[in-house]
Amino acid sequence: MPTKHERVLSVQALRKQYGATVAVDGISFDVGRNEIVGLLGPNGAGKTTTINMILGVLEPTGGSILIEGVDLAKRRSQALERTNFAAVYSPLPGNLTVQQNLRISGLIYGVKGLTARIEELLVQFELVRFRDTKSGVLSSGEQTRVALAKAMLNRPQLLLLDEPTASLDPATAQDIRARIRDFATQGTGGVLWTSHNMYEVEEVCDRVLFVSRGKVLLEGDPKALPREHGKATLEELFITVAREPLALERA
Ligand SMILES: Nc1ncnc2c1ncn2[C@@H]1O[C@H](COP(=O)(O)OP(=O)(O)OP(=O)(O)O)[C@@H](O)[C@H]1O
Repeated sequence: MPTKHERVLSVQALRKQYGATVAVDGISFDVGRNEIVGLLGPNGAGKTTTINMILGVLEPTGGSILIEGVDLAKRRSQALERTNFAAVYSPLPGNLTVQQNLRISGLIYGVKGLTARIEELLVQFELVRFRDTKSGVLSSGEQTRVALAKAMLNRPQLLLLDEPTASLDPATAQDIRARIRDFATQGTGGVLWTSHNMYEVEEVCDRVLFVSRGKVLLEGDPKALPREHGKATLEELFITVAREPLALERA
C-alpha cells in the first residue's frame, strides 16, 4: 500500500446514488506513483461511474477524491490538470486528423510547448505517418494509440483507462499494454485501469480491486489473490465474485 505522499489518487467513502439505485456504495482505495491498479468487476458493478467521478464528469453523492493530495471537490481545475484518460466509449472526433485531435486536446489541457509535445507523441506512438489522416478511418489499434497519445499530452500524474484494449487483436493489445507499462514505470504517474480480460490484468496490474454492487469486495496482488481465496486463476475468482459476492463478503 503506498504511503501518503506517494499517492496520486486517494478515494474515500465514494458514493453515487440515482434515486433508489446505489451505483457506488462507499468505495475507498488509493493508486500509488508508478503503480497500475486494476478496477475489476462484473457489468454494472460501478466501475465506469467511479471513473467518471474521478474525472469530474459525475458529481459524487458522498465521499472524497484527492488527486496528488488536491481535493477534486474544492480545487477542481488544479486536480483535473493532473489527470487524463482514454476510454473506448469516448473516441476522438473521427472527422479531425490525428494532428488536429492532439492539438485541440492539448489546448484544452493547456499543454506548454504543444507543437513539440505532439511531435514527441507522434513518434512515441508510431503515428507520424497518420498525422494528416482523419482519426475515424484508422483501425481500432491505431485509434487506441491516438487515444493514448492524447491521454499522455499533459503528462498526467493519474491516467484513467477504461478498457483500453477492448476490441484489439492480441498482438496489438500486447503492444498497448507495454506502452502503458512504460508510462507507469518510467514516469511519475499512476494508472487506474478497468478490463474484463483477466489474463491482461494479471500481466499488467500491480494490484487489483474487485468491485461488486458498488462495493470493494477484495483487494490484492492479482498473482497471489486467487490462491488466497482457494481459486486456481483470476478468472475463476472473478466468476465467483460476479456470481456469489455475498459468500466472499462473509469469508
Ligand atoms: N444515470 C444513471 N441512472 C440510473 N442508474 C445508473 C446511471 N448510471 C449508472 N447507473 C447504474 O449504476 C450501476 C453501475 O453502473 P456502471 O456503468 O458504473 O457499471 P460498470 O461496472 O462500469 O459496468 P460495465 O462493466 O458494464 O461497464 C448500474 O446498475 C447502472 O445501471
